[in-house]
Amino acid sequence: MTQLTQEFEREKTREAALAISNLTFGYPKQEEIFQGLNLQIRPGERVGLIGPNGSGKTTLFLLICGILTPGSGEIQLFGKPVEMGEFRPEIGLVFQNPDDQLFTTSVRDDVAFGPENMNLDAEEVENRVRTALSVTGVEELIDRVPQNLSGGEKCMVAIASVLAMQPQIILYDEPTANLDMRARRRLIQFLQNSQETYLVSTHDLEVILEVCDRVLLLDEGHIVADGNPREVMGDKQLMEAHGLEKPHSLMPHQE
Ligand SMILES: Nc1ncnc2c1ncn2[C@@H]1O[C@H](COP(=O)(O)OP(=O)(O)OP(=O)(O)O)[C@@H](O)[C@H]1O
Repeated sequence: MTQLTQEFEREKTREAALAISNLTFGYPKQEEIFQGLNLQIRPGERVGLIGPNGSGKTTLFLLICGILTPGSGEIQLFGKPVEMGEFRPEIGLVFQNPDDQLFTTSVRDDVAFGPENMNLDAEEVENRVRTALSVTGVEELIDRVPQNLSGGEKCMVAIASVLAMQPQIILYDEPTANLDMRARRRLIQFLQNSQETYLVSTHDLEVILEVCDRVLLLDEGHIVADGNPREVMGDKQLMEAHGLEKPHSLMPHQE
């Protein structure tokens, strides 16, 4: 690499919302999942993450958030390295199962938890709780017990609890799993109007077509395709080679 190319690469990493270089990771006593993964996401990008079961999507999210530590390599958020266990309010993770995110006895307390940990004053915390619940369309649930909510309601409250920290980048892990058609449609509309940079990991490929401008296909820890969702997911051979199906809406009779 020439000096100029190196400087160009460094500049790109500094400007990226997320920059992953040479990432390796394996769970203890298991084969490595990632063996030198590289990825950059620019501010404002809406990226889908697809791949067969066990391809490493959730693991990648946990690494990006500093919940797991890489074997080697580096992950940077907005030019600053991620350190394991460090609280980084600029990133939010919406867990696949909302029950992992909601653990207090009121929706208000769950949504307030993040902002309170950012040492904001009470008025600002209340403002953030109200705004996050309003953006996700579930303001009326503020005094409810999270455990008694429906799956769709829990999902939106879990998203609100992340939005209350006003992250600049959000990772959504299987956000439409367990949602009925109406709740799924509401989530799609929410994502379409959302202002943050985001990554959505999902097996619901139609969602990617509706809410993402870029898609990554992950298999056995490698990004095997990276590009426009219609082009990548419209490639039947590529999709089938990695245990996936071309989405119905991209079938010839649907176009
Ligand atoms: N805590 C853990 N300890 C050991 N192995 C794990 C752990 N979590 C995940 N794995 C393994 O790591 C691999 C990647 O799992 P991961 O959950 O990241 O995949 P995924 O792409 O999110 O899968 P899915 O689409 O099924 O949700 C799998 O082989 C899985 O069995």
